[in-house]
Amino acid sequence: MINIDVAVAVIHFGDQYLLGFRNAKQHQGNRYEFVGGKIEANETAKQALVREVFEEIGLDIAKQSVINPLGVLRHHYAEIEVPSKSKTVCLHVFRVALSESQFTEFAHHNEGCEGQQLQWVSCEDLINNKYPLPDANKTILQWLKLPNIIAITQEVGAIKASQNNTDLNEQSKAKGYSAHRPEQQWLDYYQQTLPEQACVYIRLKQSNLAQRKDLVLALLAIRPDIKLIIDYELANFLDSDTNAAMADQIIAQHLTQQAYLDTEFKLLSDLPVTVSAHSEASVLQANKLAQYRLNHNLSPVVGIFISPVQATNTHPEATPLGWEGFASLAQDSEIPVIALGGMAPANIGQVRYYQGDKVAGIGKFLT
Ligand SMILES: Nc1nc2c([nH]c(=O)n2[C@H]2C[C@H](O)[C@@H](COP(=O)(O)OP(=O)(O)OP(=O)(O)O)O2)c(=O)[nH]1
Repeated sequence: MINIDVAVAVIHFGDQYLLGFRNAKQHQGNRYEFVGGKIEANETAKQALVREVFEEIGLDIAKQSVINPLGVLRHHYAEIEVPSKSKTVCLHVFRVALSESQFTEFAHHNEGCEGQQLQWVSCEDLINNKYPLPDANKTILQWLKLPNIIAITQEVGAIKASQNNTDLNEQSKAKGYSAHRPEQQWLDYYQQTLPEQACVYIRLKQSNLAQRKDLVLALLAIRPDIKLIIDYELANFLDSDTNAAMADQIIAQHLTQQAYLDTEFKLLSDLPVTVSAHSEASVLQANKLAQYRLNHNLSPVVGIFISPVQATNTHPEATPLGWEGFASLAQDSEIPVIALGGMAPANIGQVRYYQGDKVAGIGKFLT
């Protein structure tokens, strides 16, 4: 059995992503690929990444580009006819954001240094599988599908009437909530303040499942543009018809640190998974959960919220990790890292500098 470690560069400039094409003779040939290749002995994954990108497309990403880890995944390619050729690849995947001048210089290249075809494609086409990639890459596309900026809701009781602009929405009223009920205030508040196309983690620990279900369905009815992450208990509680009808809008189910201590923990819904972590032990446990789910062909773990990066009013009791502490946990993660705690959307650059990939928060993520 062959085991190889591969460095993979998800090179992009904004919404444009770079793909190469594997020639027919290569393993997983006649498919598109992210630029990359085998990690040599005595080389770190990042060193291999920089070398491979330079060898394959002549671009020096050590200068100007922002490189941050996306994740690590192991995938077994079985060769039924010649079992000795079966191999397990361990892909060390990095996001490589080009600078504007690199992109301007490189955008017209359509051939790599080895004569291979190169193509820039939109994020939307990429994540909607328009370009056939090696089988292992389906997990990378799921990672990329999770938006980079995530708003998190407050509990129903935390939204005060004064926070609302009391211009009540007719559709919410039609749902049967009285204007003075906290549920209505919560709906009005988020209807008005969530940015367009927002991705929102609905965190409602103090409401029961029936209440959470009503709120989620009512919010989706008045804000069909948004995407939601819901807690796994609610995902289990929604029947499969509701889940299917909402499949475009409910994009992931969330597990708290406590819930995934057992990696074989059964989830009824096949939505992709996000998890939270506050310590090295839980990051390592989340890695195990992610690999277990890959090995068993279950929906992947697509994001890990690591918190609190900085002090926050909503969790005054928690000790902040600080940027260095955050970076050290993020480096251990094999799942794209979402920074949480004292964050604003504008922190995304800093998050990536400190080895995270996405950013989440409560107050500063609203309009
Ligand atoms: N470069 C790259 N390789 C990928 C991707 N996804 C994926 O499963 N792989 C696999 C295919 C290969 O088995 C391995 C990459 O090795 P490579 O590009 O150095 O190797 P190669 O095809 O020349 O390999 P070989 O025939 O010499 O064994 O990783 C991807 O997006 N990019």
